[in-house]
Amino acid sequence: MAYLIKGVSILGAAPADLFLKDGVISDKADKDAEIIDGTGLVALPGLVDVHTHLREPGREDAETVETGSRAAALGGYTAVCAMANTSPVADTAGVVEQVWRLGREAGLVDVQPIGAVTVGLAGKQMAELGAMATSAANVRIFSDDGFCVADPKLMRRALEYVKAFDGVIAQHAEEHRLTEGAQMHEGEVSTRLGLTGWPAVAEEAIIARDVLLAEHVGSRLHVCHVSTAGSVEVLRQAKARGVRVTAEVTPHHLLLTDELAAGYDPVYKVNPPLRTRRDVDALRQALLDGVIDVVATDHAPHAVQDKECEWSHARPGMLGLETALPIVLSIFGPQWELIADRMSRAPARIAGLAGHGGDLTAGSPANLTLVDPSARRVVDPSELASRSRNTPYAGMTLPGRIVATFLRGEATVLDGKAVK
Ligand SMILES: NC(=O)N[C@@H](CC(=O)O)C(=O)O
Repeated sequence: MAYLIKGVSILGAAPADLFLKDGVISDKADKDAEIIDGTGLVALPGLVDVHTHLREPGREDAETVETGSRAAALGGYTAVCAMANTSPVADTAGVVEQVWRLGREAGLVDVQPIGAVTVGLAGKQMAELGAMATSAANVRIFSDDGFCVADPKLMRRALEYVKAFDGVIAQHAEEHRLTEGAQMHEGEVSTRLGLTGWPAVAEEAIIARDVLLAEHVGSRLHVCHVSTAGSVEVLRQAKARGVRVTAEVTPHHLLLTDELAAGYDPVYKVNPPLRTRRDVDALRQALLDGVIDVVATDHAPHAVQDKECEWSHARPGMLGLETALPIVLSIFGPQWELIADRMSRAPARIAGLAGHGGDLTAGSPANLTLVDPSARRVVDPSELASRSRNTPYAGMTLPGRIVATFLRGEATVLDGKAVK
């Protein structure tokens, strides 16, 4: 299939025609090309998410590789990295290959499995990292996300191990001894509500330890869902020293605060918890500065019974894929170079996904998305492609409609609708 996208603005530049043919951006039009009116639209390299929960295998009632892939494509993504906290856990070559194969079958985005660091995410014994790396799934990111790799010796060994194939350990930074029974951010609001708090230092202490370990070993560390101003300072110092550390922030930590817990609506329960306005401001600045490298969704679908219940019993996590770009646009405005870097190029680099995060010049793979920045949309949970409904943005009016997404030149989304 060939496309001619007429009069589209590439990353905010003056309108031009964009040709897609045989899976790549072409420098000339194909006479049989399907024409898309690009007036008023902005073309971005396809977004890449380094942190997505697809729930398959095990919790297909909350999401499947296919429904999550569709949500991703509708959100402008062409690649997502699927977290390992499935059931069974993605801690063997067999499970990561299964997820990878399901992603290929769905064919809506590239699904790149993340492998667990430890067997069963139990934090005791290192998983078969090498077998996962050399499997068909070609795993490069390893994470126990949902749990912290708490044992420093195990963390050190894992960092050493992945160095051989330029892998990266993505850490869920949470000192569990400091978060036992925690329900929300520890601060003024938790005191008022009488809920057990998750202190900022529980995140910051692990990041501080891990950047020192990564420095010692000379290996790559990636920090998942950074949520505090103090974490930003630890990362800033580590980066200034040349430590090989990258970090992500979620759209919800860039927008929402712990005040939202006051209504006890579990849709706002998430791990790490929503923090304070001061933290939100520091995270925004860190993303602008590049101290935080990427926006990652931490798309965490949960079934109704796991979310629509008492706060203390609800699972932590929020949907993210279909709203990430609109949220980022609502905060930062049309800073297309920033958005392309933090949501496509940098995540593609971290995940080692060649072919994604490109520059939309002739010859490069046609992985891209078209956005209408002037359109606004009210978030309606019933319209989401995700199998779950736990979006914290229901009823909010957000800018930026994703009009089309192309994976290797094939449309996965057209006119704002999934093609399959
Ligand atoms: N981020 C979340 O709130 N939830 C994650 C795992 C986790 O990090 O707790 C999930 O898998 O649901």
